[in-house]
Amino acid sequence: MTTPDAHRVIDQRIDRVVPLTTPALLHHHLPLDATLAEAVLAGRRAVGRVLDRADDRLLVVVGPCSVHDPAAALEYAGRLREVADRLSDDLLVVMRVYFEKPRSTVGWKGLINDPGLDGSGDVNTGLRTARALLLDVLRLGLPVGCEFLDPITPQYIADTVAWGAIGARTVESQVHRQLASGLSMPIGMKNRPDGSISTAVDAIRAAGVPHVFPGIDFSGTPAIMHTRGNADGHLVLRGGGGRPNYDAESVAGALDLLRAAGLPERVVIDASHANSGKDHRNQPKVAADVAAQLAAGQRGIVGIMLESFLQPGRQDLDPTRELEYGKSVTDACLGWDTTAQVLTDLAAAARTRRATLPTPA
Ligand SMILES: O=C[C@H](O)[C@H](O)COP(=O)(O)O
Ligand SMILES: C=C(OP(=O)(O)O)C(=O)O
Repeated sequence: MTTPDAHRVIDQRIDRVVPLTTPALLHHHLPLDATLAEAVLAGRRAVGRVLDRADDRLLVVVGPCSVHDPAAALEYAGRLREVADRLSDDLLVVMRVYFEKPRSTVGWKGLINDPGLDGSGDVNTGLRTARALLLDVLRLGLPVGCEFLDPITPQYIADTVAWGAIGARTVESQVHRQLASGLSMPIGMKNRPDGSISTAVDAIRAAGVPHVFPGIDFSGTPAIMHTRGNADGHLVLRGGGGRPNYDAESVAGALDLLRAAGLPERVVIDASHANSGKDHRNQPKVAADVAAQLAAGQRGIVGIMLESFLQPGRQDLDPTRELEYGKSVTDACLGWDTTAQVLTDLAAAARTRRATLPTPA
């Protein structure tokens, strides 16, 4: 029992507390069935094999900067599935299905936090909507990738995810490194917004070992989590500090840092964010440079990330205007036609790289 005096000091800046559903209850209503569980496991294994270069395809994490309209995201998934199938000899396509947005200052924090897009913060609906879409995307036959931002959310959705990211703004956070050490899928660590790569390398090392920290268990009960460490951590180069870092020299420098840290020499290039100057029209240029590096035999590049949606560009969330269908409300995205062309070009580059590799004995 708290004392009346305690009530004068606790939660002085909490306006309202609303009960949150539990992971177990959400899974009960939206279960991952045996077929989908197999698909997630197969997706994680496939990503792991590309990261370990046991599979010489290129990992491509592609999809909207954020999901704000599940119907549009599902239409996108349907189109992506067709291209992913067509290019599956050369590309391992994972759809970006991002529900948690880290903000530089303030802004919409994503569909889990605010599914009404109006600041009403109905997290229970957000979690339900997010999980339902994740299952729908899996049913279409695509592996899913997302960023883990809030340390509570993985228990609600992580069973559907084949590839995860710790973002540029949280890669230095002990909380996120601990979280990554216990996540069941490979985790990409973004370089910091100021361009620091060594911070992400430190994150890979930190997440690679066991940790003990407070969390919640599947029933939603506070629990002490003892993790095993995540051996599938890898670096994601997203540019920063006003400079891109996707070029051959930057990639070589990043691989040197990884080698010096005793980590596998592998990077994923994020074609968006500071590598594109947040201008979606630059993403094909980044992808073309990456394709040229692949074609020249660069094996250290194991993947690429593209921000892409049905329509090119972005729009502001404006309560006085109807939103344009299939257009990002966070960072500007490639439109669908350009995306399909970029993927086709990347597949050709992955094929050319294969031809430069020694034939297995
Ligand atoms: O990927 C999305 C954004 O780059 C990220 O959430 C930061 O956005 P902001 O700088 O507009 O807050
Ligand atoms: C926020 C993102 O990226 P970064 O952390 O690199 O800014 C993102 O990929 O949505």
